[in-house]
Amino acid sequence: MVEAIWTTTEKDGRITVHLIDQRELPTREIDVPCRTHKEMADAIREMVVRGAPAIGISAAFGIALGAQEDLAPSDGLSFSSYMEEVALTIGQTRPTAVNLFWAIERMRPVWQKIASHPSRERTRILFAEAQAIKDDDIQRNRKIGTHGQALLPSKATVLTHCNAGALATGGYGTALGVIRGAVEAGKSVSVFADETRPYLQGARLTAYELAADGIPTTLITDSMAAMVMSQGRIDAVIVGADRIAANGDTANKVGTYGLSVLAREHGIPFYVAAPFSTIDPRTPNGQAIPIEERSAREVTHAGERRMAPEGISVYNPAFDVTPARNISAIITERGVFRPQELSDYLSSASSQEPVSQA
Ligand SMILES: CSC[C@@H](O)[C@@H](O)C(=O)COP(=O)(O)O
Repeated sequence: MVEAIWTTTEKDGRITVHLIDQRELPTREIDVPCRTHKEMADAIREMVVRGAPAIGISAAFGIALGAQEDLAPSDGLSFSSYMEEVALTIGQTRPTAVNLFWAIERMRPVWQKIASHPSRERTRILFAEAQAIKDDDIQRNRKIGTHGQALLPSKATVLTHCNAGALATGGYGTALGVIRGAVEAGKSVSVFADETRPYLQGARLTAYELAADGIPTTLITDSMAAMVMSQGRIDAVIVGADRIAANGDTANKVGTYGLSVLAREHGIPFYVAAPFSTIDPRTPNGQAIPIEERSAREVTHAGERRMAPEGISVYNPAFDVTPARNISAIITERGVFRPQELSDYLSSASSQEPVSQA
């Protein structure tokens, strides 16, 4: 299975974090090496790496890179303030996926605790923590796959949007993890993948991943989803999430909200698959989720080719919010929750995950 993020150790003992350039897939598999936290911040902002859990993992590795840099001060006090600057740079890359802030929040007590350790030791510990976040994400996704597959019949056609697969996570995927879990459980699953305008994560990444796995996949443009639903060809819609608010409202790739309305109209279950690192109990509802707006060029151009007249005004929100009432269930590593059940669970003390705010 394709990997989005991995590390290598150089001869001098320094660690390089590698990203597969997701802007170039599926035609070219290009390795983007990151050696500084600024390189990692740029890679997140420019969407070399994307997908909420993968952004969080990259942020954690970016922090470890910051500690490894020659600029890192040797005394404990200055190290802590330097690391806050590193975290600020990384935290200003993409605003919607809460996993970014969750990962920074998880790394912070680690760098604070080891501030007075020798530099090599600090670097080693912070890279180990980032790697643990990645490994943990894969375990969470496998559990999401196990819980989620039970919701699907033995023969199912699933519609998915964007890419919530191995490329968007540490590995295995969330929405695609459910599909993979169903296939591993012996179910016969086929997929309709929305192309996902304007960035085409569905056409470029989901189609690439599922084809590599040999899972039968049909690519459609986003505007065809209503048609295939009306034809009775879809058993379930499964999507990932960038941030799930305390009331269950969910931000995900723009177009997800529309799919949820269509699914309700056609009586099709609409599932969100996400780890608890994507759930943000500090954001009360969808209206409070910061929505990233991206450049007009993503809409006006297809690659290098201009598709719209010069000077046209463009609105390009990268995400939209699906209200909790349109979500049949949220599939997590801790089990399957209806939105209200998740909301109740979040109010209980046992649910706590370290989540920070944008
Ligand atoms: C498991 S990934 C879930 C979401 O992050 C995914 O569906 C999505 O919206 C990704 O958006 P992107 O802009 O590609 O980072």
